[in-house]
Amino acid sequence: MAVVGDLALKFGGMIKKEGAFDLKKGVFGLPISSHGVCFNARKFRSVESRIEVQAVMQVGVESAEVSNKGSKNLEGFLGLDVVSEGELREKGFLGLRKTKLVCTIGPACCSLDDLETLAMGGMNVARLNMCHNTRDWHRDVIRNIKKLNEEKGYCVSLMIDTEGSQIHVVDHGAPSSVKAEEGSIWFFTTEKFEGSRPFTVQANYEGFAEGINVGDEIVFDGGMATFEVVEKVGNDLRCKCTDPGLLLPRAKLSFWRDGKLVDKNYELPTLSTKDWFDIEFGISEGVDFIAMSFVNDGDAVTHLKNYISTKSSKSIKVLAKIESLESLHNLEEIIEASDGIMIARGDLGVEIPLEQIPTVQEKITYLCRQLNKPVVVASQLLESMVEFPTPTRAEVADVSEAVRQYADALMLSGESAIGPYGQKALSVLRMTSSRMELWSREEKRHNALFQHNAAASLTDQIAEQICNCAAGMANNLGLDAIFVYTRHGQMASLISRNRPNPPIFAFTNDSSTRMALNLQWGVTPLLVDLSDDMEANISKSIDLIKTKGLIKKGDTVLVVSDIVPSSSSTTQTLFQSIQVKTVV
Ligand SMILES: Nc1ncnc2c1ncn2[C@@H]1O[C@H](COP(=O)(O)OP(=O)(O)O)[C@@H](O)[C@H]1O
Ligand SMILES: C=C(OP(=O)(O)O)C(=O)O
Ligand SMILES: [K+]
Ligand SMILES: [Mg+2]
Repeated sequence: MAVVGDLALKFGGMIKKEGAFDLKKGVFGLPISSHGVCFNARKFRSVESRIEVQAVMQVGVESAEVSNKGSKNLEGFLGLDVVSEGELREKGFLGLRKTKLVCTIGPACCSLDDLETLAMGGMNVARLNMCHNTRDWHRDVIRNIKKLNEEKGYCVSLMIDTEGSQIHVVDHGAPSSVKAEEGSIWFFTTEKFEGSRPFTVQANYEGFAEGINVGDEIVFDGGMATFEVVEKVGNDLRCKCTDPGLLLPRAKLSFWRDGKLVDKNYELPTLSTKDWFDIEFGISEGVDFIAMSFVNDGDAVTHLKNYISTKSSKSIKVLAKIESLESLHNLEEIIEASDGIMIARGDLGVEIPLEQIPTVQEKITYLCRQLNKPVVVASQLLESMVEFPTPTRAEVADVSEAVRQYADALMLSGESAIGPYGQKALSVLRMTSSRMELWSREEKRHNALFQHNAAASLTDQIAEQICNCAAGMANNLGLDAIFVYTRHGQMASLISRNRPNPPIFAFTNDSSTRMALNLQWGVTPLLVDLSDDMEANISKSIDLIKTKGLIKKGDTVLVVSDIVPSSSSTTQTLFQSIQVKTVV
């Protein structure tokens, strides 16, 4: 390799640049041959703890010496899941779906066979909503999914979703719903009773009527039915139905005054006692994600993350669910504090007018990408499929819009948990997202990211700039795939953030990193052994993929790594590189 560019950046309070290469602008200004590009950044800590960064740009015509040698020993050890492998064989690199799919598991899809069919159908993450069913039931599902992963080579991550505290109607079991007629008078109470009483609604929260005045409105499930408070009777309320509709079991109650939400859910703790038990359960079962319902601020997320880090040896990611009015006021701090976001449109639609959901969704999706946190769009994507075998045109348009916005993942709720057409719903998500991804690529609809620096430290900023460059290079050079070597997933995630055209194969030796990356746009995570010898890692993994017949002569791969080799006590070396390899 011939060295053609040199750069030295010195950081001692002020940034000084030397040489022909500007780190911020990236590597595009340089004459890059189509064969080999290598970018190294080294960091030294001097005695006065000044940090000096030296970056060397190398451009050459080296090709990867890829051969089948040693392949016999390596056969079978490619840590690629069976579904991605099949998809890759069938559709090639560019055919790999980028948008990840989450399925809520419920009675309609909980047998080992059902779970395997969902896994085959592209489920990346299985979600268990702890509002429903018993812990034993959830444990069986978790163990079955782990069994499929271990014994059959799937890679399905596990997410539990807390119940959270929310004011809702107590579920008496049957009947499943009651109709409220216009003008009828109903009694809202927290008195506990068995079975159901005519014209009586039992609320779950003792303080539900505190601060509520005569004339205020109570809305069921964001608009299913509306009542006006006509009288306060001790802790209870007498109300008149002003907008008739169905009262469903566990219907959510929201309170309105002069067209504005009276945010009573805010009085309740984000995590209830039951939620803490469910979290203990999730930790002991080794789930990969905990989705936290009704998050109102960043502190609640930080608190849970700190708790998990004292309790769990493996890393468990915390997703904050944006589903309250309050969370929208504290959006940025919540995203910063969390490992990812779920746009929980179900409950969000109870707290804000429905017509605001699309713009709020677009805003959250974009902000998550800027701050480099994965985002899941959830609820009612294919709601009609809970009953019918085909989606409405409007639902397909909604799914496509979330994909066009570059959400990391889409989620099924009742469609998979209780609907008879869960498999079909999953295939609608799969096909609709693949179609929209292809269109966005072909039409070059790049929704460019306003380059907000997600990183704080210099080391992280270097990683971020390298990943931005890598994604740009992969697109501009029309490469087939991006290989990234990462222990904690940071580099893979930063590349994904740029939403590049080629698929990102993330090689990691940490199984929780692999399971977490399952939620990230365009990333196919692989579990491999990684050594400090980066060149050996690279040639070993290319060998492996070639052995499997998944990569062929002439394919070009962009290779990015951030593996930090063990360092001596006085000098720390950070080796980060971008290389383009052509398979020979
Ligand atoms: N583990 C489960 N056991 C039984 N039913 C479930 C389970 N998970 C989900 N469901 C059913 O699927 C529906 C949709 O799921 P979801 O949207 O997650 O819950 P919710 O409607 O409570 O917000 C639920 O209302 C419930 O009827
Ligand atoms: C995903 C959501 O949360 P849950 O299904 O737990 O109510 C939602 O409200 O959209
Ligand atoms: K929940
Ligand atoms: Mg919710």
